[in-house]
Amino acid sequence: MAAPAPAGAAGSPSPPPQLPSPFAELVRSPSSLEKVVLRGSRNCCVEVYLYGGQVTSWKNDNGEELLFLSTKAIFKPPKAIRGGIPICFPQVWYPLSVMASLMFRKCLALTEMHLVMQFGTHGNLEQHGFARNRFWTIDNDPPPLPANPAIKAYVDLILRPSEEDLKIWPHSFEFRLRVALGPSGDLSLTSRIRNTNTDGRPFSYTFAYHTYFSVSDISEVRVEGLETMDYLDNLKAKERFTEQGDAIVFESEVDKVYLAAPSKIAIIDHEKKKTFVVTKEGLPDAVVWNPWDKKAKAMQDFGDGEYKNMLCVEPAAVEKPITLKPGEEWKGRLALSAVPSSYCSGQLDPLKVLQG
Ligand SMILES: O=P(O)(O)OC[C@H]1O[C@@H](O)[C@H](O)[C@@H](O)[C@@H]1O
Repeated sequence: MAAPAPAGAAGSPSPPPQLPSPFAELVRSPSSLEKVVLRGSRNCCVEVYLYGGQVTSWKNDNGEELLFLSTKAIFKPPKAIRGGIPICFPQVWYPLSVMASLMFRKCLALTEMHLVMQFGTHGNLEQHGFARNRFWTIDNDPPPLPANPAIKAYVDLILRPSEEDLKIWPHSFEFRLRVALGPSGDLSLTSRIRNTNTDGRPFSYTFAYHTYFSVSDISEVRVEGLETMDYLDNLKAKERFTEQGDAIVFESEVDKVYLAAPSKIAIIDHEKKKTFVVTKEGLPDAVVWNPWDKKAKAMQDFGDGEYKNMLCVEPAAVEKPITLKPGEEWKGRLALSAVPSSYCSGQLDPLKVLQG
């Protein structure tokens, strides 16, 4: 489905909208898609495309890229950009057939199945929904959002459904996204989704910040914070298992939804002596995904060997869809920071990072 062209695309070009922050600039990328560049202290920088509302770059004060973006990413709507932080809404995979099989194996209560059916019945809702395949616009006058006054580099984007979208998901909504670069180089995404249905109908959706982290070598990476958690394994028909008791390491394809995961998760890149700290609010679950070699080869917009240098840890609301009545608003926040790992005895102290 072709994404609607950006406002003002045809005919006379609309003047570039003014951005509220002097630390934010709207530029046109070589692919001719527009992106906002947020500049922080020293070389800290974030880029977010209006297409998909997608962050594609987050650099630290050494100018080092912290997110993974495939060298084969396609910057041509309606294809989603492979990498950065795609926004999965109003659905995180979970094709209806899978829901039915979960129901059959009594993995889901009838109520949850009913909720999911509300949008599962719209068939052509593509995998991961459509928010990442649409043009967002800059919102210069968003409702006030309590924020740290020290954060100067930010941009507010908004997505509303087009007539086309309403045919595949018949619900009116306003999805506001604030992308902010903090004074110490941390990155935060705050989503506010409001049900603006005028017919009194609630709607339910699942959601994920599909975050691609850049890592030196996936076999040198550990994830702390998900030990002993229950998860649904996408590679085993979403069957439910319990994670073993110590850090997660990677030796093959992984595609798991950790349920009711802690609010902080640490991704330790041993070789780079760096730890990503992922903090989530309003997002109970976390998807962990690495395609490994076979699936990497099968993806046209992903290099065959690129699985070695990426890991997706995706704060999400998947197991229990979020339901909003008309007028209700949901807020989901992702905060990312990158800290040196070897700051004490050369080893990361997971408790310090996760409880700090
Ligand atoms: O190619 P897409 O639609 O971006 O999805 C990539 C991966 O996204 C992950 O979140 C899913 O758990 C995987 O099953 C999926 O393959």
